[in-house]
Amino acid sequence: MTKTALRKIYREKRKALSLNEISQFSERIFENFINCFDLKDSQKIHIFLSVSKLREVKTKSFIDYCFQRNIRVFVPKMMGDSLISVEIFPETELEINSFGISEPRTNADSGEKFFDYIITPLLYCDEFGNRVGYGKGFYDRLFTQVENSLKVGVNFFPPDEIIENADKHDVPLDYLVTPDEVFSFGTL
Ligand SMILES: Nc1nc2c(c(=O)[nH]1)N(C=O)[C@@H](CNc1ccc(C(=O)N[C@@H](CCC(=O)O)C(=O)O)cc1)CN2
Ligand SMILES: Nc1ncnc2c1ncn2[C@@H]1O[C@H](COP(=O)(O)OP(=O)(O)OP(=O)(O)O)[C@@H](O)[C@H]1O
Repeated sequence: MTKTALRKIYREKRKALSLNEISQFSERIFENFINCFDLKDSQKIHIFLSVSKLREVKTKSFIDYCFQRNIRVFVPKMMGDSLISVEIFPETELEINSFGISEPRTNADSGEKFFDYIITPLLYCDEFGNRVGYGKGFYDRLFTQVENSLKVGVNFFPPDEIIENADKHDVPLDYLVTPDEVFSFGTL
């Protein structure tokens, strides 16, 4: 199927989930993540600040877990067509941008080019690790700017249909974590 078709279907599938399901699935996703990857003190995690209205995988509890465990947390902030990566702390002030996404108030780009994990939002990921997001290519651009970072998608739904029209810009994920399973792609 095409990205456009999959984007539509998986938006609908998300909408059909209750808020309770979203919370429970999100908890299971991060339980699986923690069990599968051996997180260590001082590691760096790049992660999105989830938007509940869009029924995204909830990241707040996991971010709090990282703060407790001394794991460094970086979040994306939109700057034109690109993302900067801002390090956040429990006291960091957030504001909602014009797309309804929470972001740090500060524009202090960490300039980091390596993260131990980049936890990636998506609408759909297929069995090759190709992903469909909101369609602006932000994460594909971010992936070209970082080195050696494990790209880990999170989704409520496992791979099903193949994405037919992945193009040269699309950077596949290394892993996908769902409430039931962790999928590994490629040679990793
Ligand atoms: N929580 C979260 N933060 C994130 C992302 C994400 O998917 N989730 N991103 C992942 O890339 C980046 C932002 N990506 C965006 C991609 C498209 C639009 C956009 O065009 N919004 C339109 C239409 C929305 C729609 O299609 O429903 C709008 O709000 O008018 C906004 C942000 C960075 N931060
Ligand atoms: N590295 C890149 N440099 C320039 N343009 C890019 C790059 N990656 C993607 N694009 C452009 O961005 C647009 C959207 O890409 P795509 O449909 O893959 O988005 P997406 O992966 O669904 O969205 P997102 O990454 O924001 O979640 C396409 O027109 C694509 O050509």
